[in-house]
Amino acid sequence: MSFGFSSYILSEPLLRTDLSRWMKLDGWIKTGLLIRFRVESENPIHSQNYNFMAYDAQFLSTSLSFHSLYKSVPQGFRQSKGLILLLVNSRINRNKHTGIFMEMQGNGSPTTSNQSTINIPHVLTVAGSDSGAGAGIQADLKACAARGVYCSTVITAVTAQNTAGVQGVNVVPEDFVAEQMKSVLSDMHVDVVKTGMLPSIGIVKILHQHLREYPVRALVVDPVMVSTSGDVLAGPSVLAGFREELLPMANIITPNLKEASALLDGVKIKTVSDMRSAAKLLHDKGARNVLVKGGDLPDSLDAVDIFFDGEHLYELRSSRIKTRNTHGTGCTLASCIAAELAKGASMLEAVKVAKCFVETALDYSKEIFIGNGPQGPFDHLMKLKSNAHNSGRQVRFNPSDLFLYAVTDSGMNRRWGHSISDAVKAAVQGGATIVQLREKDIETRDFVEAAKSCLQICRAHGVPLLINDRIDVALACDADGVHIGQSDMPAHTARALLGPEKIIGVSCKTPEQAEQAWIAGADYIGCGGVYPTNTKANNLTVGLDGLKTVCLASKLPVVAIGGIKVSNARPVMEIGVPNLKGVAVVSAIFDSECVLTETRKLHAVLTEATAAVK
Ligand SMILES: Nc1ncnc2c1ncn2[C@@H]1O[C@H](COP(=O)(O)OP(=O)(O)O)[C@@H](O)[C@H]1O
Ligand SMILES: Cc1ncc(COP(=O)(O)O)c(N)n1
Repeated sequence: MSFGFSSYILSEPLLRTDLSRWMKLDGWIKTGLLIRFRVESENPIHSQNYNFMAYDAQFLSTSLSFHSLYKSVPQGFRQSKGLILLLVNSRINRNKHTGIFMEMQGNGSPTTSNQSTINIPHVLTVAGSDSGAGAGIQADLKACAARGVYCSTVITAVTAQNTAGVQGVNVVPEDFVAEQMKSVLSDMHVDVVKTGMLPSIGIVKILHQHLREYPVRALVVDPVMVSTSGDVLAGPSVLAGFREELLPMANIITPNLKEASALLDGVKIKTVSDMRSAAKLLHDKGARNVLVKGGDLPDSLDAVDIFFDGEHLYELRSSRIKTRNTHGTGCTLASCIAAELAKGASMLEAVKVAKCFVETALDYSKEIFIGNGPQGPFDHLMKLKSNAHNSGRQVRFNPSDLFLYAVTDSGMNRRWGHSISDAVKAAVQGGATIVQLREKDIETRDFVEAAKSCLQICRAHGVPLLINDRIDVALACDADGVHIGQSDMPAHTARALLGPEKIIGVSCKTPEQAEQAWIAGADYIGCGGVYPTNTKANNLTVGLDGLKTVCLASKLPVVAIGGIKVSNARPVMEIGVPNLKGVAVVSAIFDSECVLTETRKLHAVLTEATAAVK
């Protein structure tokens, strides 16, 4: 994308949609973003730089990112006159960048406070770096991000590590670990500290001292000693440090079987019953809560962990995901516990959420392939990305898809004895280029089921499937998008819920509504009723003139709707406005015995009319 400047009025919906539209065009939404912007005010004291990280824009979804971006501008500025320069860099393609000036309008003067007052939950992880990014600091950062918590880092060691094992360890000098800790703890409000690889007794002591000097709400100790690949990450001397310095301070300790055994002088832990005893013994050694993790429990069908809070023993079970991608489960689990505690959860709640998160993340990424070694990393954000990855639709909305738009009607299908999916199949086979399920009197469960089977049919023909009004149904079946009316959910809210990839169409009767739809981030508008119709009660007819007026004003592609049939479709296409892309029909094709034949007839008429206009 070349350098380009546009002028925008900084209002929340505008900021969301215009930028998300612009991002979508460039395809950068897939790459991650670093955004810097500057507020320039007449009063130099109020001019400031701001950084905004959307390191994984797909995860945050553009609209949410820009919502936060908007929120990070101090309120006084939002209403004041000034300029924002926004620079967006693509992570993948750093030298591509663009600038946008946003003019802020309003009559308020800038407030003197330019400090954000929102405290967000904060976890500090004190751990080692894993170059393969499956475990260690990198897993902690991703887990906290996935759980919506800020994460700062003190790096204790740098490991050369991949899916085959640990090739090297470079321990960070103790005084420099201390310096990192001081930098973070003296400046930032940390809620919870989580520890991972602590490679020397000296580092354990430094941590202990700093926690005394800067007390935090909770300490989560993952007593990392040996990596899953069998490489030693903390030698036996550290054991004493864990026992004497950290266990008594820890709100929870999360050893795996080997680590629990090492902390208990080599006691054998081979069964769930052994895990129960180990949890109690570790509690006796001073940890307030103990979670003995059973990822490595032999012959176990479930993934079983034992949680002991000093009073009750809980056996926490989840399904054991069959995957090679389990590198970093321990680090992730402990970070998630820390994140939930930082948000204010109770210990049991935090542990349950964390376990569920690990199971879900493993399940979603069970088939990903990263690295050639025996144990791959998983992807903490895969659940959020999965729609984009799994979606059968490869390309974004193409306005020419609006050519013959088939909109279902349950009454008509009932009258002719057609199931929704049979009717949709016939329409698609007859040449429909996009389908909308408009089912007003159907149970939600039946709607989702019907939508899923229609989606299969549409995907097989490369035809997008939209859902009328029901964002929940569209999400539940992963439809390609929605069509909404003026009294349905606002389009910008639908966009925030559906993310940048889905298609959104909005019914509009006036140029003003068309403008609003564009601002809100819609992809197309439907305009009508072009002719009088009985399909929709109390529907104002705009006529061919009204249609033309809206088409000329609309920045979005338009599909004409309302009373259009084989006999009157031609004049619609002949109004000859380039952004009129096609017609949407209900009764013309569905109020008939043979949907396929009627769709074919209409397709032929539209093809002829379009050729004549060209
Ligand atoms: N294949 C799996 N499916 C589901 N959960 C798993 C699987 N493997 C490990 N877990 C869970 O991941 C968490 C970390 O356990 P574990 O792998 O034993 O820790 P570590 O990585 O420290 O060795 C535990 O909650 C455990 O039950
Ligand atoms: C830097 C670092 N910290 C922790 C672990 C443990 O993770 P796992 O038990 O999954 O190997 C690791 N391998 N590397």
